Amino acid sequence: MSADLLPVAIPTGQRPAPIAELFYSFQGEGVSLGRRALFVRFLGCNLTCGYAEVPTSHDTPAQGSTLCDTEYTWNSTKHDLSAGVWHLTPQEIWDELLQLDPTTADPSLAQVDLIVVTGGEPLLHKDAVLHLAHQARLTDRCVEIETNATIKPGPDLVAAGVAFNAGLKLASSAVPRKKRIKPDAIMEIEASGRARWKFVVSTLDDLVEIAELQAQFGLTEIWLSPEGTTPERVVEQMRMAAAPALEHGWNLTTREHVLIWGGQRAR
Ligand SMILES: Nc1nc2[nH]cc(C(=O)O)c2c(=O)[nH]1
Ligand code: SF4
Ligand SMILES: [Mg+2]
Repeated sequence: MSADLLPVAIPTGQRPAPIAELFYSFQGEGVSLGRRALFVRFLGCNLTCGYAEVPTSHDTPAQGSTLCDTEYTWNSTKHDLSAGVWHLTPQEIWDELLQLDPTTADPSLAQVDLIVVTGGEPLLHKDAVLHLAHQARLTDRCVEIETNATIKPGPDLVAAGVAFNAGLKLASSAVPRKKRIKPDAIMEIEASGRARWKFVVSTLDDLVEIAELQAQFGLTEIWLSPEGTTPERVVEQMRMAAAPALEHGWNLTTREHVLIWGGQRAR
């Protein structure tokens, strides 16, 4: 075999990862609400919010009141996961993100200084996330990882200075507790000192469970996030959650992108 036919070894950190969406918007939830951000949405999730198990057909009924709002990243019974997906190396993801930052075309504009990494579950693609975290740091940008907090991020990612918008799932997701509550991952994320625990609330029972999890794991910073993919539903859930949030010492975010654009994708 001549040298130019030898298979090229791809360095572990540069394996392509499946990307569902790259977009430029406002961070719609949590501590950075309203800040302009560049978003990366990875394909794939290790949970099945709304269902107790992986659905077996497109009409498998949901069993939980908190349904995943991005089923197109993992539910192959309802969506063609290969449609519109890109397989990009971590460096290619970074290059595409920079193209979305308007300062690239017009340096007189302020740089977008926040990268939001989401999914699916982005920590299933740790090498890619770590590369983005390093590139972000080199360019003075912050990174927020929207994770379900079931996978340990590992020391490299913690040392890279990222923040975790850690969305622990509750019984209302229908996912069995032993799949959605992973004590080792929760403790590692809390110990990073950059965890914001974000709970999607759809019922008053959710609030009881949040208080129990807070006490069990010593969660320091809690955010309630209203369940809903319409502005009306988001406002209704915020009204339900507001008084209990103030009473328990919890923060309450809205979902700004839903208020502006409803349930549209890549917003
Ligand atoms: N604008 C906007 N903000 C977001 N914050 C977290 C998001 C997510 O889907 O994880 C999200 C999203 O999908 N859009
Ligand atoms: S963890 Fe997030 S992406 Fe995964 S199923 Fe639940 S809501 Fe959907
Ligand atoms: Mg979302």
